[in-house]
Amino acid sequence: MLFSEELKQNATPILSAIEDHPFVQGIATGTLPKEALTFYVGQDFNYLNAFIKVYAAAVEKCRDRSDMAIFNEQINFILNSEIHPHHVFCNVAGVPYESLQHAVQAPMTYLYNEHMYNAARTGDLIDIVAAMLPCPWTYFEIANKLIAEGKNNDANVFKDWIDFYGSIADDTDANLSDRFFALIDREAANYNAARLAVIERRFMRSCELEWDFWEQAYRQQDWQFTPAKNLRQDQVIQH
Ligand SMILES: Cc1ncc(C[n+]2csc(CCO)c2C)c(N)n1
Repeated sequence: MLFSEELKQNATPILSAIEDHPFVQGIATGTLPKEALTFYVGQDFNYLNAFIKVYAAAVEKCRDRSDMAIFNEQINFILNSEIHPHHVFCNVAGVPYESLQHAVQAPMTYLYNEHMYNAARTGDLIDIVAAMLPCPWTYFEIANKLIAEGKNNDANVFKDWIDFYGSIADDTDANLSDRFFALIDREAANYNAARLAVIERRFMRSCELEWDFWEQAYRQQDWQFTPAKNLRQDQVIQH
């Protein structure tokens, strides 16, 4: 079995839990509390800033320009296109996007960002891609399931969000997760079983952190004694 197939197979229960999560179900039905949407966007803006930096770290580990081009392209995609789904949530919530761009990391955002930075700091290219892959993979799976179920109908306020992450919109890179899985299979040939187990755990943890990220926003889970939302903008030191 290809290593990528093993990863997908082992992560299937987590993917199902994500698809069943009340936040994702709220996207399906077009009903989500304003507080969940704004918490998500604030944290996701922070998360995507970290994601861009981890892509930059991946460029540093590339051995050829065709790999570099993938990460370069994705940095552009996040900077210029990934703002659309955030706008969809902000419009539904009735909140200006700019007001959500200075959020300090809530606990799960901190954990997810640090998990990716750890792969960049202590791993090879394959470790970084394993930690990053659940992001495009789970969103692509979520959106295509919702499309298959006809949830991207005109009555759904989240139609554009679903189309963006699914295979419908023109400006999305629908095959990104396939390209990353192929890159992982190519690189996996250079590693022994013990090392592949570490790589697999990075992937599985990021899948789990994807579930945590939805849960955190749905329940607006903050630090208990040092809440992120009480910090002033000029006190924000985390990236
Ligand atoms: C927590 C979280 N996970 C996944 C995505 C979706 N996403 C973010 S970047 C990217 C691919 C860009 O290379 C995709 C699909 C998100 N927005 N937030």
